Amino acid sequence: MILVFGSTGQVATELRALLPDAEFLGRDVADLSDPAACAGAIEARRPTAVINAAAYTAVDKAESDEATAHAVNGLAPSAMAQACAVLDIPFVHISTDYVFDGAGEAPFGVDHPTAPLGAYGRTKLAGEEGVRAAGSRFAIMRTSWVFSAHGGNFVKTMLRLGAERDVLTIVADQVGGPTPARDIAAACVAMAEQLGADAAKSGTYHFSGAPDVSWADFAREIFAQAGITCTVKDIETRDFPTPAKRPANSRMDCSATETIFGIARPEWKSGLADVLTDLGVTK
Ligand SMILES: NC(=O)C1=CN([C@@H]2O[C@H](COP(=O)(O)OP(=O)(O)OC[C@H]3O[C@@H](n4cnc5c(N)ncnc54)[C@H](OP(=O)(O)O)[C@@H]3O)[C@@H](O)[C@H]2O)C=CC1
Ligand SMILES: Cc1cn([C@H]2C[C@H](O)[C@@H](COP(=O)(O)OP(=O)(O)O[C@H]3O[C@@H](C)C(=O)[C@@H](O)[C@H]3O)O2)c(=O)[nH]c1=O
Ligand SMILES: [Mg+2]
Repeated sequence: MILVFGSTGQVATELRALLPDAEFLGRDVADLSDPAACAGAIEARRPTAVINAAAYTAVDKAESDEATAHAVNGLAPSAMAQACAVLDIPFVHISTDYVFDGAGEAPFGVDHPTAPLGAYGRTKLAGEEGVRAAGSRFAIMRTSWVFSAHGGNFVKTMLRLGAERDVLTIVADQVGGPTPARDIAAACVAMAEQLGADAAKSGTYHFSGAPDVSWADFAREIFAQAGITCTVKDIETRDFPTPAKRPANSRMDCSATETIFGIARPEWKSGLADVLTDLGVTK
């Protein structure tokens, strides 16, 4: 039996569709602000693999609530990884492009030094470090700009705002790969399966949608596909002040994910079309 932490999030919801026999632990059963309880949930169930799809994902809120974010994103995944190491079962953990500082224009390699710009990235990096320290059979999958028909994400924000306004100002100097949650879920399952057969595949991997775009160009494609008439005006990050600083360059080199696991970067435009169909925006 596969055990999934998370129940209502974007990736957890897509995992549920793929894994009807898995057990999903929501916050009511396993609160990630209690890391020992998360480890205990694994020990009690003795699953064949664990996927952690729960996290503190409110990037701006984390700036003023870092202690909670650190428990959820840092300490809980570390405790889960240790419990999985004792059982020698695969642990798939999801991390983020926000562990990088976003300097330059080249895609970040998996071994590029991390240097998070904000609290969310710092806490996610702490989780990565705990998972790597636990060792055994693990994959840390760094992804970016996740979207789906469920939960909160940039696509749903744009559909809401685009219906209300004729013009939107969107940052054009942050570039990355929008990633469909459905493809992340499939990649997590494939990684868990392959890690069960070969612990040597353990490590840190990148998985983001192709091609890389700015948030402004992502918004334009959302409106084009959705048939919404809304002009997107390019702005710079400094014209859109937020509590958390975000990386300008979120491009990630995903080649190891393809060579080691045989998983290619998903094309986000077709993933977007699927999400718009699921939402009933298009047929
Ligand atoms: N969203 C994005 O753009 C990106 C996400 N990621 C990573 O991908 C993974 C999945 O993200 P995504 O599906 O988008 O996340 P969502 O924000 O959609 O969902 C997060 C889930 O975590 C749960 N959660 C939050 N705090 C706790 C807690 N204390 N105890 C138990 N559960 C908790 C939430 O539960 P509840 O519904 O009860 O609040 C929610 O179900 C995360 O590791 C995230 O860091 C990486 C890059 C980009
Ligand atoms: C709504 C809006 C946003 N923006 C900008 C702000 C930001 O730079 C960008 C995206 O906004 P979001 O709030 O979706 O960004 P954010 O929540 O920071 O998204 C991040 O979430 C975490 C969990 C991750 O791990 C990252 O990969 C990334 O997906 O768009 C505008 O420029 N204009 C707007 O009207
Ligand atoms: Mg957000």
